[in-house]
Amino acid sequence: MIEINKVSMLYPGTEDPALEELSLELTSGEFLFLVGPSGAGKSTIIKLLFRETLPTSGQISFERKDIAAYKKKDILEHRRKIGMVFQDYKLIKQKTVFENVAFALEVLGYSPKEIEEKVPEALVKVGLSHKQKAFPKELSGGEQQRVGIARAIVKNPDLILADEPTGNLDRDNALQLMELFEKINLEGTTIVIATHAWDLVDRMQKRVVALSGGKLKRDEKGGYDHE
Ligand SMILES: Nc1ncnc2c1ncn2[C@@H]1O[C@H](COP(=O)(O)OP(=O)(O)OP(=O)(O)O)[C@@H](O)[C@H]1O
Repeated sequence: MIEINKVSMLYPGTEDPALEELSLELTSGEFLFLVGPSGAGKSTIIKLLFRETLPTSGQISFERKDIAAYKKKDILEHRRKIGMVFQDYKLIKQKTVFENVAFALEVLGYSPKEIEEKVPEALVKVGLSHKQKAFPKELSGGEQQRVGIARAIVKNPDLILADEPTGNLDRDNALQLMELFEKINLEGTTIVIATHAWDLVDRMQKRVVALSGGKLKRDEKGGYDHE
């Protein structure tokens, strides 16, 4: 599904590369954790995969297409296939739970009829049907992040990219959220999660890609590796 080939990233005005000749392959249906200390390059990989930014050198292919060669419409098409989940949820305060999830479809041009069908389905999957009329401030952190997940899955994406999704949650909520990601993954969606939550990584026993200073340090199924 994704091939990262010798990708380096040097942000303008910085001396050390955020990523250095990084190569990684990701097969459709995988569940992958990106781990490593602060500044290791995890968020940079997420941004590159969303095609929010382009690498300084190297190539990234998505479904065998070089994403640097995309035209504007290809970029939109690419992002349509990806659901993003953020540490701070990024919900719209003035919109209800239903409206927040619906908004993800409105911007993609879905019809009101499709929206009426798909939003309740997504809310059932995250267990929040009963909160559809609530506003974000009336929800707990865990519930808000589940709205974030409903918003990501409502467009039936091929891939979910999550940057520190449990960063603002307590342990129980964080674990529930990981189990929700696991359920979504079992239904076929590929998942990439950048995280510092070593205890959850240990518990989930998925593929772990460990970075350090922009370089690949380890890539194997298992726990966080506390060396
Ligand atoms: N927009 C930017 N401009 C300049 N430097 C940046 C920018 N974004 C990231 N960097 C630098 O690139 C390196 C990698 O950052 P990145 O955010 O990818 O790391 P990370 O592993 O996600 O860290 P964290 O766990 O703290 O979120 C860091 O040295 C960071 O300072």
